[in-house]
Amino acid sequence: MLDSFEIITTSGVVLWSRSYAPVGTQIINSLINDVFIEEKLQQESGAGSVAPRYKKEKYTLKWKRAKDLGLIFVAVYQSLLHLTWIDELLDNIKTIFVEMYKDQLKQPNSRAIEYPFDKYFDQQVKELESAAGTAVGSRPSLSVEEKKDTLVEADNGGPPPPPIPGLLPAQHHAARAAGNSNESSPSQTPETSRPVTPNHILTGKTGPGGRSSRRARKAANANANVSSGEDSMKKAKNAKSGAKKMRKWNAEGFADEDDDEILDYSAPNVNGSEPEATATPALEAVDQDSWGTKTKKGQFVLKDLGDEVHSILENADAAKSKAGTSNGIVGSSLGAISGLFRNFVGGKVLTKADLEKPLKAMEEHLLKKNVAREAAVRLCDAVEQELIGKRTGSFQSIDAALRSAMESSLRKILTPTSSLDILREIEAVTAPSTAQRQRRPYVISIVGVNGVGKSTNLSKICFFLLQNNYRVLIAACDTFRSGAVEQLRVHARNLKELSSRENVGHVELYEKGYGKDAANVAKDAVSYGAANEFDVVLIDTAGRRHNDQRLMSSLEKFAKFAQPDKIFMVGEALVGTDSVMQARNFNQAFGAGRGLDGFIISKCDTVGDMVGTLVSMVHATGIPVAFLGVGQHYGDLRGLSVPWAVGLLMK
Ligand SMILES: Nc1nc2c(ncn2[C@@H]2O[C@H](COP(=O)(O)OP(=O)(O)OP(=O)(O)O)[C@@H](O)[C@H]2O)c(=O)[nH]1
Repeated sequence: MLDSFEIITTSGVVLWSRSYAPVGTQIINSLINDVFIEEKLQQESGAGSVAPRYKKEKYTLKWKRAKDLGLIFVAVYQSLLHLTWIDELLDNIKTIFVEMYKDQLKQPNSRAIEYPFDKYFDQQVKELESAAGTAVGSRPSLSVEEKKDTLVEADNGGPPPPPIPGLLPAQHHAARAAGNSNESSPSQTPETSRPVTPNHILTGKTGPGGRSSRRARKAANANANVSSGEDSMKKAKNAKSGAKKMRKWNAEGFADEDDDEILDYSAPNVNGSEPEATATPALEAVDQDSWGTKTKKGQFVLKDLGDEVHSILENADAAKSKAGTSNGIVGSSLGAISGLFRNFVGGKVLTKADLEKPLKAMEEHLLKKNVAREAAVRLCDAVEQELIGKRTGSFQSIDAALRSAMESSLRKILTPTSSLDILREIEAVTAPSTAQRQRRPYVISIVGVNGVGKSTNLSKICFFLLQNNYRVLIAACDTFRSGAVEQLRVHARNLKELSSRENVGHVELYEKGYGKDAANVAKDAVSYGAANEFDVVLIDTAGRRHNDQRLMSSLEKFAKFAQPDKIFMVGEALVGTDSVMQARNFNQAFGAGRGLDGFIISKCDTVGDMVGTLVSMVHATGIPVAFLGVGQHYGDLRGLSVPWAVGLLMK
């Protein structure tokens, strides 16, 4: 889903905008500031027609410029999504807008003029979403010339415009006026209520046989042929029976033509009404192999972060050190420890004094890996206790003894003491033979402080469960933050599309808007899930500061009402010292006898080898890590590999 589109001047005046979801003003402001004013960020200039890109918070911004007019066309969407048609949208909108309004834009008061553009824009979005989603790879994309021609074809009584420019008649006049006349006395009001068209142009004819109308007709016919071709292809496909195939995407980002699904989820918008805020974009399929494997029993299990994520993190590392932002850590700080006692080799009985300096260096090393001080100190204390009085092995350096002791401590901490096999647990509750089957679905709730990635990782878990063919109900229980329900609605739509495309599982959203008591909504969602035979209910909750007594205390009621089988807390990999208090406070918030069941450590892809948060949270609570978030796509969820984590921490 596109979140917003703005046409702004290089001095920051918004000439026209379309918003589908609330986007803070700081997002566009940052783009203007960082890229255009201070030029402090290197623009990622795309090759050819690929638009440059800028990322801010959870958004990706792509833009095109009309330099001679001092305009910037900016599309804003969530980085989580792959919108394959944004570059084309930017190109088309730039062409159409400039063509329509170039004369007004050159006037001295151009900043104060209104630019009625909504319908043109909506038509383009609808067309491009539809083209990408319905696999019309062969739909002829009009050249810039053709687009211009169809704009001036308006008033000649010719055929209706082809779908790509898709302009309403009054707006064609406006376009023509903008392109052909210097007069400015308006006489006709387009539906958007702003008069922009000079009178005589409205009646001016180029004649039905004119060059522009011929071109427009040709384009219209071409499109008509495509749709009839599609129809017959669909009919042929419908006649065939057989299993639904996974949608494939070609190199240009269009869905493979050999596909019979229509993925146009945008509102028809025939009356020029606002498209639904939740219109689903064309989504890229996620290759199962990239994030999990199928077991012999047919279960889809997540990959853990072994070699694959190593490479993600190494890339992040490489990028960081290239940008000189690796927090000053160059190479491994363990080298310093080695240096301190390289001379002691074999058979040495270790004393407190021997270990003092090396352990200090080890503590520093752990801090640099983002382990909270409290955890680092305790770990070193425990290792000290273990090593004092021990004799190093023959030919074993103190370095090796310390490393080995610390590695085994870390391994012990990170290895869960009980199984966290969610799929097995869900299976146990949902198997048809289970008596509990009648009772309720398996309930997972996600908690955490604001902005850590609760909704995103809930959606990833949902996607994972869908791969296992479960019926999943997402419950929108953040009834507090404006925009939270809409955000989840978009995820639910996307997931629905991906799952129906792959013919796996089923997902629905349970929402009751804002202002309601979250515990009640959660309870009702679980009842709804039970009544409608959902296997799993995933409950999203409002983000809350872990030291906000009032908000934290409501979690007790929440747990009592929703009775979750699992409560997972999302913690950011980059959070640092605060992780300990976050973990403790959330763990204690659900009342006597009820704590957290696991952590989801999000944004692991952003920290390189500084994965110490894993250790801090687990160390503070004894609660295991259930999942790792490693990116902003639905397939970016992994299980924890303890050797991988220990390896990075001891690097
Ligand atoms: N790089 C990266 N970004 C992530 C990951 N998980 C979440 N994010 C991003 O983190 C930002 C916040 O994610 P949300 O899911 O909205 O966070 P939230 O906790 O639900 O936010 P609130 O509801 O406001 O408390 C978004 O930009 C996500 O795309 C991850 O594993 N890696």
